Amino acid sequence: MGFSNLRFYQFRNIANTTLRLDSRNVCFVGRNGQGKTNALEAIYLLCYGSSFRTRQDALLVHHGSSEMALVGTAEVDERTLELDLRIQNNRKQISVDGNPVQDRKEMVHNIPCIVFCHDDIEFVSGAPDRRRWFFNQTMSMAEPQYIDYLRSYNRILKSRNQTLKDGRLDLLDVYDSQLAETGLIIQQKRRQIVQQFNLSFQQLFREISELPYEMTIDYRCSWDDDSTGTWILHELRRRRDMDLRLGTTTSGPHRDKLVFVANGMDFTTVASTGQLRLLGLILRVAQARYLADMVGLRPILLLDDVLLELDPQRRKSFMRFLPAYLQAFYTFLPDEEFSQYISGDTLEYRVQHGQFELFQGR
Ligand SMILES: Nc1ncnc2c1ncn2[C@@H]1O[C@H](COP(=O)(O)OP(=O)(O)OP(=O)(O)O)[C@@H](O)[C@H]1O
Repeated sequence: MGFSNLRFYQFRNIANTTLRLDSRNVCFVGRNGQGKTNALEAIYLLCYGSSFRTRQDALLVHHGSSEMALVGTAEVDERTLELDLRIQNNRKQISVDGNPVQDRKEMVHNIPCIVFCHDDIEFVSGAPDRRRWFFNQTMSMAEPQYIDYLRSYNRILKSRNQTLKDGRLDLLDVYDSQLAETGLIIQQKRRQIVQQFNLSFQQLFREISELPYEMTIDYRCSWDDDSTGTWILHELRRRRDMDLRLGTTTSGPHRDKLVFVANGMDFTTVASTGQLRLLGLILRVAQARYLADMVGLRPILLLDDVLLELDPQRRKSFMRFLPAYLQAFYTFLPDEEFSQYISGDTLEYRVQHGQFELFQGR
């Protein structure tokens, strides 16, 4: 069933209220800037404890207020979860079933949740770090231990960079071996996930886009493809002078590249904006399917204004290839033709100035 209700208190522009959400499909319909995406963000926050739009918690609190709260009940896999997230005096506190969450990592497997939005195009045509981010996210959702590897890699990298800036040559050997050890694990995990991901991604791309391309995601790791710890140490030492000169570490997983290769070409150099956007959405479909397979739970889908930017044929295939989901939340503009997404038990809310009204006109 997913979420059955959600209480909003001083959250963004949404009026203090409790919404019933007890349907497999829920639509939020309203003009621009009324609070539809804010509602999707609230669901995501309760699933993962963080927003998909911002890392600044202060932005979540209603302007002029010093506190906010979101409280929801969700049924997942025959369990009922009471989720509570609040911010008071700039401190965020999260609890699940009354138990405080110490680390958001604990929430990763409670309710898998995938968001589809305009910004997904960034994973395709944005800077390389956006693609790394996407695969880090996918990997972390499937295997929370990966979060520990990433955190520890980033910590070591930061210390090594500081050491380079300070010119502390005596410490570099220690950081090099730590970086090599953790970086190698990340590289292996990335190679694995890209390989597995490609299996369904290639087929999804073919079926949804109907473009005459053989598409693959090519993982180009910064260190040698089948590097060993010894090779990496040698490489770090070889680059040491340059790293010292630049005051930064110039090789390692933080420099990895992921390239969409279509018929041997980098797809981003030949694709139209519409095709790039579609590829971004296909990536999310592949992510949702991958996650459903790995975690064994049906995900919650948040579809923010994405369907109507696809042509009718693409829209149909897109919907057909979504994984079996627990619950889906859609946003639509009022004048869009969205009735085909509404079935007998769909909850349809009209959203205006942060007020949500259940529409019972159909
Ligand atoms: N902390 C906040 N306090 C009060 N209002 C806020 C806060 N953060 C955002 N808003 C308001 O929320 C509105 C944006 O809502 P939202 O992003 O949900 O739009 P939307 O309905 O999804 O529209 P669109 O279709 O344009 O994306 C804006 O009017 C913005 O000023």
